[in-house]
Amino acid sequence: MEEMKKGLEGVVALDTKISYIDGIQGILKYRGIKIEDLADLSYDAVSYLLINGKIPGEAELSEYSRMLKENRRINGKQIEVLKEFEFGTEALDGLRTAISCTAHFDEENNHHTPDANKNKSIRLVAKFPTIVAALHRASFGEKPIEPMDNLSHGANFLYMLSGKIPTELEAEAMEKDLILSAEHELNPSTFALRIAASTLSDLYSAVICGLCTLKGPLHGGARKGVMDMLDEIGSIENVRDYTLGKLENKEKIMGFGHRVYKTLDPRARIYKDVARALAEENGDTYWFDMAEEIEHILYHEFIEIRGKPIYPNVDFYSAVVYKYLDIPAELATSIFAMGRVSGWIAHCMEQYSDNRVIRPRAHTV
Ligand SMILES: CC(=O)SCCNC(=O)CCNC(=O)[C@H](O)C(C)(C)COP(=O)(O)OP(=O)(O)OC[C@H]1O[C@@H](n2cnc3c(N)ncnc32)[C@H](O)[C@@H]1OP(=O)(O)O
Ligand SMILES: O=C([O-])CC(=O)C(=O)O
Repeated sequence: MEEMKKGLEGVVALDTKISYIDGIQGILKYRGIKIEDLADLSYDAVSYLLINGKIPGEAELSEYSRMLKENRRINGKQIEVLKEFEFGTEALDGLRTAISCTAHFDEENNHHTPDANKNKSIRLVAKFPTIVAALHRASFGEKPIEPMDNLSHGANFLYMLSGKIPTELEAEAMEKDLILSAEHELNPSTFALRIAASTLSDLYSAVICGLCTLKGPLHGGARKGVMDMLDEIGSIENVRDYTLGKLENKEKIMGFGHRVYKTLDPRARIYKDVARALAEENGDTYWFDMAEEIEHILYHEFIEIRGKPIYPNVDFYSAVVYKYLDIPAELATSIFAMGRVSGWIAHCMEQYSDNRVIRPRAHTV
């Protein structure tokens, strides 16, 4: 049997057309297009690109957006169920159950035809933000806010969360967040989802596998970890002691390091610009300055201790963006999932289209 690679590091498990990462040079492409060239598009366009394999033409985009808007609403029965959920520090627990519940209300849940999968994928992308916002409001006894059809995917989410129409910059920030979170090759949640899909399980079940795997603090849960860390540090003067203490105790600092990137994650650079712009618009650079100080100290201390630097990953400056958008930490993983669902669906379809059950071996000891 072949040598065991702990954590499957460096193991190539499948072919994909969906995304490409060069971890040495810090390059990320969705469907052959650099992330820097996608960040200014709409989430609808990027979702279409990921799932359908090409940038939509004007008519295709307008039809796709129309279908997403038409499917944003959730039914009254489902709202009643959501009200029963209680979650404390992690909204994803509620989201996981709510998506499972959405499957029960979807007549095509166990239909596996390409048309049924297409319909389900539109419903999933469209309803994720409505469910996340409704769950959040239900957690403090508030009714859900009806989606507003003239707002983009991201802006409508912010509106459904708070009832306020976001500023242009806030709307742009949310849209970029969903785009930057949408896809990342064979990350842990996507791999888990592809394993589920490889057994020919249905789209909802595969997405729930992705959600469950995204939750962990070493993956998507790190975004909440960063938000909690910023609160815990409390002031820029405490950054040095906090980070050095963590390194001395050999504890992980959330939002840093990556299995594939050995340089700055290209998404982190874009998020940093978005966080800076929001800080300036808010006239309050407190969170941004603290984050930059953490980045600076860790970079230099890591070189000192280990002879190589460590860089922020996608979860670091996204957490700062959420701070400026007034998003509570317990929603961070669910919002990550709102973006990632398009990538997950694309991978599910790719797996179905050329399937072989994923079943590696273990080395028995
Ligand atoms: C969306 C995403 O999933 S992005 C990643 C989000 N996760 C985080 O931000 C959590 C913090 N980071 C980590 O735990 C890791 O860097 C991971 C999980 C992202 C990558 O893990 P791996 O490739 O397995 O690297 P591994 O954890 O073995 O790290 C290698 C070494 O660097 C250290 N290291 C890695 N990341 C960090 C960190 N964030 N803080 C402190 N030390 C770190 C490890 O302790 C380890 O040290 P060792 O060789 O003495 O054991
Ligand atoms: O690729 C990974 O391992 C984690 C990651 O950055 C992501 O899922 O966006």
